[in-house]
Amino acid sequence: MVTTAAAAHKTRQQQNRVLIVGNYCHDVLIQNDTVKAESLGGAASFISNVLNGMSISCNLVSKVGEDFKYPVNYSPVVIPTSKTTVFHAYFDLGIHGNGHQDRVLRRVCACDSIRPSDLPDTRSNFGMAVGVGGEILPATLERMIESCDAVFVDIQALIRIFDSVDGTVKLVKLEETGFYSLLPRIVVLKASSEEAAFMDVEEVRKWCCVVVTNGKDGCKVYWKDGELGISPFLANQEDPTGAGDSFLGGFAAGLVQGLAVPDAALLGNLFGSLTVEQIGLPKFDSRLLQRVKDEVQRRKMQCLRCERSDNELKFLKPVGHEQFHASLGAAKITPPCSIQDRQWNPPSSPKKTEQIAIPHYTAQAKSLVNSVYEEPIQTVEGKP
Ligand SMILES: Nc1ncnc2c1ncn2[C@@H]1O[C@H](COP(=O)(O)OP(=O)(O)O)[C@@H](O)[C@H]1O
Ligand SMILES: O=P([O-])([O-])O[C@@H]1[C@@H](O)[C@H](O)[C@@H](O)[C@H](O)[C@@H]1O
Repeated sequence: MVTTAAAAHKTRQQQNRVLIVGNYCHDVLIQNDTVKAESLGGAASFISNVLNGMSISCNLVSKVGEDFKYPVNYSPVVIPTSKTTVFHAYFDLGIHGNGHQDRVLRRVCACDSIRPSDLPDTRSNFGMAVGVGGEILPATLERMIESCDAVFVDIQALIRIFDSVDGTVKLVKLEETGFYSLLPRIVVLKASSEEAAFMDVEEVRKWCCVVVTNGKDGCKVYWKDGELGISPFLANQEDPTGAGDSFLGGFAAGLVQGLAVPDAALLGNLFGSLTVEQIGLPKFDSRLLQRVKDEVQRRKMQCLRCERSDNELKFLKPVGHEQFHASLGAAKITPPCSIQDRQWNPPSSPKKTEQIAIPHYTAQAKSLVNSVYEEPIQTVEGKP
């Protein structure tokens, strides 16, 4: 028999969750007509990899076919009548060149869409709409908005279309999609600089926080009446695949743990930079992860001490932001442990995740970015 206390604990556990929605896929990386690597792909896999690394519990909804060939922490729904989504990524202009602008993506197989009825009945604190192959429908995003306190969206889930002959990924204008009217109800929209050209940032920033990532140059956060650039971390790029996904995973991990937006974006930049240093889905060194978790804890304590309830001061970097950047950078460059010591979370035995206190965002979702700020930042012309 389940006791009331146990039931309450279970409910808390169910509620303190990040819900990731998007299909896993098979990635094939091709250069000069040669297959260079094959890997588990899909934004959902990169994001859950980061959240697991940061010991944040999540729930994942993904669909694959019976041909799905990778072991994963979160079992997908297997659709007997469908094949797993497959992407071919062509890097013929040079993998070390100009980041994603050198990459031509082709969706050569598409698994089923994720429908509202595929989502769990339980509420989640954070929802992440992170499709890659057009699997998220407007109705699915709407259902996520209804059942999550705050929803983060990767624009690639909304604006991709696929050539009917060879599956080449093309982008359409955000305002031409069925998702546009939902934007005022989401909290964060993340786009790469290439994707940002397909939306009117000046318009969308009035409704939600817009984060535009820019490869080795870091990212920029836009809000209604302010914007701020967030410094990158140095990286030796091997493969840009998944950088944007890992960025979003790190950003979400920061917000989930109560960091202010500029600090959370630093965590996003850190995980983006770690991801480009490896081919395919990255394996994070366990000691590096511990150092990053320690820095995040320290930062949380520091910000608690200097917290102000002054909601007028939005979009200002918290005191000590630059120091936090330096500390994370140091955590990254501290010599890694030996290869034998490297810990890859074995997908078949999920790492135990700790329960963390996630702020309740239902009422305050839109004040997510009104945290502790001090340094003034550039504001938009003509705005306060
Ligand atoms: N070469 C790089 N060096 C350091 N950081 C990088 C590099 N490439 C990407 N990143 C980090 O990853 C984030 C996402 O990368 P980006 O290429 O903009 O996204 P996407 O993969 O969606 O195109 C960047 O904002 C940055 O923080
Ligand atoms: O590199 P990135 O843009 O962050 O994200 C990638 C997607 O664009 C791609 O469709 C998918 O096959 C990769 O596994 C990865 O999810």
